[in-house]
Amino acid sequence: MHQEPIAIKIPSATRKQITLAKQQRESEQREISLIRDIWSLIKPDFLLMCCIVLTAIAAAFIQLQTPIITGELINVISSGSSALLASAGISQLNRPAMKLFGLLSAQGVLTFAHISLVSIFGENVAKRLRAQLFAAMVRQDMAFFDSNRSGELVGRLTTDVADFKHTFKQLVTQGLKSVTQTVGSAIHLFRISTPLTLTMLGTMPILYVLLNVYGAYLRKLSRVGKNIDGQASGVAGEVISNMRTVRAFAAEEKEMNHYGQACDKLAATSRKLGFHIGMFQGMTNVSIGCMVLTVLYYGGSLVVRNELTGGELMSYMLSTQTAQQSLVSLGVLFGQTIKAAASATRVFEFIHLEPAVSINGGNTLSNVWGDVQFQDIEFSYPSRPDHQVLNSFNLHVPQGTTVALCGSSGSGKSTIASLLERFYEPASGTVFLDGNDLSEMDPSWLRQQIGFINQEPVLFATSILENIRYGKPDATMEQVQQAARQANAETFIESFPEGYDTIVGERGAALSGGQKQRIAIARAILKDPKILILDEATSALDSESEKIVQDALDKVMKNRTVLVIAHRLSTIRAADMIVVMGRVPGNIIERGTHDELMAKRGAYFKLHNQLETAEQL
Ligand SMILES: Nc1ncnc2c1ncn2[C@@H]1O[C@H](COP(=O)(O)OP(=O)(O)OP(=O)(O)O)[C@@H](O)[C@H]1O
Repeated sequence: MHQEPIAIKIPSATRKQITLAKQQRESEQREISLIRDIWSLIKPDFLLMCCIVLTAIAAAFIQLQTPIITGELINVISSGSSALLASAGISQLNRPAMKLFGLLSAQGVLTFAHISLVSIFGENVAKRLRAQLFAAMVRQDMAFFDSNRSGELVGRLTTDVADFKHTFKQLVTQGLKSVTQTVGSAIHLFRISTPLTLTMLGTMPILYVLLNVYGAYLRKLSRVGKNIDGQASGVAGEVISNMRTVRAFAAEEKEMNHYGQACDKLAATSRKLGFHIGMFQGMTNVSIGCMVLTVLYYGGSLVVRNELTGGELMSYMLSTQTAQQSLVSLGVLFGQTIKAAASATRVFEFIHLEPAVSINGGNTLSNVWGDVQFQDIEFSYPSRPDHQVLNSFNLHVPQGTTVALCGSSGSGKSTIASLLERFYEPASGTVFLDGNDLSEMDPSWLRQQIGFINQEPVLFATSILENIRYGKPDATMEQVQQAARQANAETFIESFPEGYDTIVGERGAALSGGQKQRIAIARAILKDPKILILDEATSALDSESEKIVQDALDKVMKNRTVLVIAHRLSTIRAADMIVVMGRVPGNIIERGTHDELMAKRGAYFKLHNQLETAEQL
C-alpha cells in the first residue's frame, strides 16, 4: 500500500536552535581541522620546536630570578650603608652581584639561541606552507582561476603566509615567555606580600577594560588601514602591469590622481590610527603609573611599619613590571592570533580544495591517431551556470583533417577548444579521442598530445631557448632548432646577438607580435602533437607577419588533426570543413566545405555575416 510521507513541522525557534548548533559544530570542526593542519605543518620540525620551548621557559625562568637577586643586592646595599665602616660591607656585595651577572649572561645566551631557533623554525614552516599552497593552486581547475583574481591568489601566497609566520613566531617566542613570566611573577608577588598583591589586583580591572576596549578599536582601525593599503597597492600594481595601455591612452595624469587619492585615504586612516595609538599609549602609561604609585604608597607604608624590607619592595616593583609587560604582550598576541587564524584558515581552505579534474591520473593511449568527436555536448561555465554556451553540440573532426570554426563572437568557439583540452568538463555529452571517452583519460597526457596556439601567445620572462623548451623540457638543442626552423623563427632568432639565449622580457615584451607567435608555434610543435588548435593564431598580426606565420602554420598543419578558430578567410580556405557557429540555441548554423558553402547562396551570406574580415571573400 502506498503511504504518503509524513511531513513533520518544526517550530521556528527549534529550527533556529538546530541551525545554531550546526553552525557551532561546523566552527568546532573547522578549529579541529585547523589544529590538525598546523600540527602536520610543524611535525617535521618537532625536535626543533622542543628546543624552542625549552629555551623560552629557561629564559623566562631566569628573568624571574633577576628581581629576586636585585632585591638581595639592594638589601645588602641598604644594610651596608647603615654600617658604613664595616670592612666586610663591599665584599658582601660580590655574591649577589656575581649571581646577577651570571643570570644576565645566561639570559643573553638563551635569548640568542631562542631567537635563532625560532627564525629557522618559522622559515621552515612558511616554506612548507607556501609550497603546499602553490601546489594546491596550480592543480586547480580553470574554473577556480575564473572566480579568483590572480592578485588575490598571490596575496594569499605572500601576505597571508607572512601573517601566519609572523604570529606563529611571536606565539612561540613571546607567548611562551609571557605565560611563564606571568605565572612565575604572580607566585613571587604573593610570596613577598599577599596584602600588597591583593591591593594591586584591585586596580587591574581598570587597566584590563582599557586594554581590551581601546585595543579592539585600535585593531579595527588597523584592519581598515590594511584594506585601504591593499586597495592602493592594487591600483599601483594594475597601472604598472598595464603600462603600455596607460601610456597609449596618455592616462598617466589620471592614474597619478587615482593613486594619489588612494594614498590620501591611506594617510588619513594611518594618521587617525597614529593619534589613537598615542592616546592609548598615554592612557596606558598613566594607568600603569597610578598602579605603580599605589604599590609604592602602600608598599612604602609596609616598609615604614617594618613589615617589608626596602629590597623586597624593590624586588616587588620589578616583578610587577615583568607581570605587566607579560600581560600586555599576551593581550596583543591574542588579537594577532585571531587574525593569523583567519589567514591560516583561508590558506588551508585552498590547500584542501580538490579540483574536479585532477591534473593527472587516467588512461593513456600507446598510439594516438587524432580522431576527435564531440557528441551531444551541453555546457555552461561553472562561474556562470545559468548562461548556456553549448547546446546539443555535435562535431566530428576526422584524423588528419582541418576543421574551421567561424562565427559570431561569443558563440562558443574557444569553449570547444577548452573542452578538448579538458580545461572544463561538459555538463552532459561526451568528447571522444580515437573513440575513447576523454573524461577517462589522463589530462596531463592528453594535453601533451595537443598543441595550442592562440591570438596572444604568453611567453615567460626568460630566454627564447627556455620558452621553446617549455613544451618539452628534455628536448635537445637540435630538436629546438628544428622546431624553430619549422616555425619560420630560426632566421630572426639567429640575427639576435645572444641568439637562443636572448631574454624575451616580461610576457615577451621585447619581441614583435609575429616573433612571439612564431616562438609559440615552435614551442607547440616541439611536443609533436597529433592535434593542433589554432585559436585566431594570426589575427593580431599585420599582413606581412601574418603571411610569415601562416606559412609556418601551413607547414605544421600537415598530417595533423587541426581545429582552427577563425575570423579570417585565409585560414578558413585551408580547411577541409567549415562550421559556421551561432549562439545557443542551435550552435551550428551551417557546415560544409568552402566551395559547398559558397555554392549555397544563403550559407554564403551567413558565412559572410559571421566573418569579421568579410571583405576578403
Ligand atoms: N571563463 C569563462 N567564464 C564564464 N563565461 C565564459 C568564460 N569564457 C567564455 N565565457 C562565455 O562563454 C561564451 C562563449 O565564449 P567563447 O570564448 O567560447 O566564444 P568565442 O566564440 O570563442 O568568442 P570570440 O570569437 O569573441 O573569441 C561567451 O558568452 C562568453 O562570455
